[in-house]
Amino acid sequence: MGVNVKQLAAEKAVEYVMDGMKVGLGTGSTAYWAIAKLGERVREGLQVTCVATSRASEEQARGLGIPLVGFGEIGSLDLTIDGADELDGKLQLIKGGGGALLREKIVAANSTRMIVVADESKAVHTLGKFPLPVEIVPFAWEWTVAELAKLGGVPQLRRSGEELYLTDNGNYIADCHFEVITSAPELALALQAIPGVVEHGLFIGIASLAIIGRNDGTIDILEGESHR
Ligand SMILES: O=C[C@H](O)[C@H](O)[C@H](O)COP(=O)(O)O
Repeated sequence: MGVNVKQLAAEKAVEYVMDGMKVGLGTGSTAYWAIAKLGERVREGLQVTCVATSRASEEQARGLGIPLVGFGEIGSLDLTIDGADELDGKLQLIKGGGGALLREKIVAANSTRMIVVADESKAVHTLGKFPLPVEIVPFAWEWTVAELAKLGGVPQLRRSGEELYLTDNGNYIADCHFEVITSAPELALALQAIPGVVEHGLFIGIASLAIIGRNDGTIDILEGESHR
């Protein structure tokens, strides 16, 4: 049986969780394994208080008996562990493939440390092959999508079967196909300037460490240039 590289990376990240910490729980198939491992440690007596970044992660954590609070009850966190759709050598990330980017960014930006966990397929030289998720309000979405198109990526409104996909916050996602993002900070500024954009999936200067699981069963740990 092959190694589960997502699990490998996620479980390594959980070693950074110490007793008494306030922890942000990410979303997705890699973060899933971090929550599962944290559940094990909680069963063994680890004391933590956690905030979930999606309904799915909240349900998983609740089922494992992990103590959860609303973000407003604590306001800041010691550590967030989350996955990514792409990460580069500066630990700039694309996130939001699972639609949870807004809550993920709020939680990660308010954490002293964010550890990103991923399998080696997510590590890229230049961001952009993975379509950049942008959360937009449903009001006047046609206009917002047209503005997004002016930035050079090809936006496509995300669907869920016949319906438009709705985030946990009741918004739409436009997946913007750039192929190559030459400057993530410049693109981030341009996206933020469009009325109707709630948040975008570029995480810049937020991740402080990346734990990457390799197919041969080894792990790479990269330090980032987090501003915190
Ligand atoms: O919205 C979803 C999140 O940003 C995920 O962390 C990201 O899509 C990576 O997910 P996965 O670990 O399933 O590839």
